[in-house]
Amino acid sequence: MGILEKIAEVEREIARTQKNKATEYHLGLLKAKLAKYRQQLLDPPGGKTSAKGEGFDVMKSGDARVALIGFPSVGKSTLLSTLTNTQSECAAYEFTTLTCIPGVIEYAGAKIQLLDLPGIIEGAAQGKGRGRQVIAVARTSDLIIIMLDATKGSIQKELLERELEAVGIRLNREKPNIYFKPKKGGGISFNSTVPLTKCNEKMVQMILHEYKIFNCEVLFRDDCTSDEFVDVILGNRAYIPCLYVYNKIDQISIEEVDKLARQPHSVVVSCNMKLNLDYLLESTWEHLALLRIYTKRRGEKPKFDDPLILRRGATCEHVCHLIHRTIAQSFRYALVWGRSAKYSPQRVGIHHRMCDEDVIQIIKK
Ligand SMILES: Nc1nc2c(ncn2[C@@H]2O[C@H](COP(=O)(O)OP(=O)(O)OP(=O)(O)O)[C@@H](O)[C@H]2O)c(=O)[nH]1
Ligand SMILES: [K+]
Ligand SMILES: [Mg+2]
Repeated sequence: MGILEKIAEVEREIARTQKNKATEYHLGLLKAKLAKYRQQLLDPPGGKTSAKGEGFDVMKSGDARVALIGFPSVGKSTLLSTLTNTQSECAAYEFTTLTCIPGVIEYAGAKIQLLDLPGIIEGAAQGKGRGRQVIAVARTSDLIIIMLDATKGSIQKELLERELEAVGIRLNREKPNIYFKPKKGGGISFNSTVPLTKCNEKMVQMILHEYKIFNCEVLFRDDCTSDEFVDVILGNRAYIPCLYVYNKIDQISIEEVDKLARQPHSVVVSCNMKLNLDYLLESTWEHLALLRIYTKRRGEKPKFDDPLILRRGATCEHVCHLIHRTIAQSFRYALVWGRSAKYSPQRVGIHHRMCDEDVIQIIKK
């Protein structure tokens, strides 16, 4: 029997047991058992845990995935239970949530998968608690919501950023614009298209030496730092947008709320009092940067109530693939109305980049 099943069984037995003088001892024992299992789940014996972990292998579904990351008891489960039809257990004690609980937000015609996760603590990157599993889920997400307790200042934010940074997650940052190509021979060729103020050729040579790379091509297309160059060499970095959500603003002064709300990528809410949740949804949508594309058939109105949902940067080709696997092969041209079009409509090729709320009619061969 897995540890989650054991926990569920004990919880069921506690629920079944009537509370009175005679059962006091029995209940106490059950609760102790529960605490032990929870502890085992958080800190497995031997300190080794697989990256995935029991209860974390939730299927991706919908148009985008958002992960809720935060310290214990900041209100992650309260948020999931408020915004979606899924109920995730909420309670005043820490580590109430032990696995990954998915819910669905429907917004602007898109289905967004929201994942409630166990609280993480300092040292999560080294495998403390269920940190490693939580971080593995965060890596697979299109947006990370870092949920913070508004009453606790900025300390939680800094610690969490450090934990995510330590495992190669880069929040709200673009992939560094550096071309890097390892080669079989020919030494190191270094070039840049802009003046470099934060890094130089010598530094690059030293870094490459450290990584035992002796043959490669490097081209800085931006004024990047040496850290960014290392990120490019390692290659396994995840560049993920992030929204900081300060919860429990019902507990702080209006001046403090105002200060938090003015920080970049930040939203202030109260899940319990349902304050500002509409704006949270709006900001989530903006940070996901999804595109709504309305298809239309010749002589008919666009399907405004049933958009295709695509990622920023999507082209006509992506639209084709979303409609049907084979359409791209028979694509002749498309007519596009909207912000990506110069005229209404513009006749475009398959590599045309789409904008949010464009209308498209595909003409086949
Ligand atoms: N004052 C206040 N309390 C809140 C708010 N939202 C949630 N809480 C309380 O915070 C406590 C923790 O809520 P949870 O949703 O269980 O927190 P969590 O982040 O999921 O916690 P773990 O699963 O243990 O990591 C509960 O007692 C909630 O009632 C809020 O907006 N204001
Ligand atoms: K809790
Ligand atoms: Mg929870």
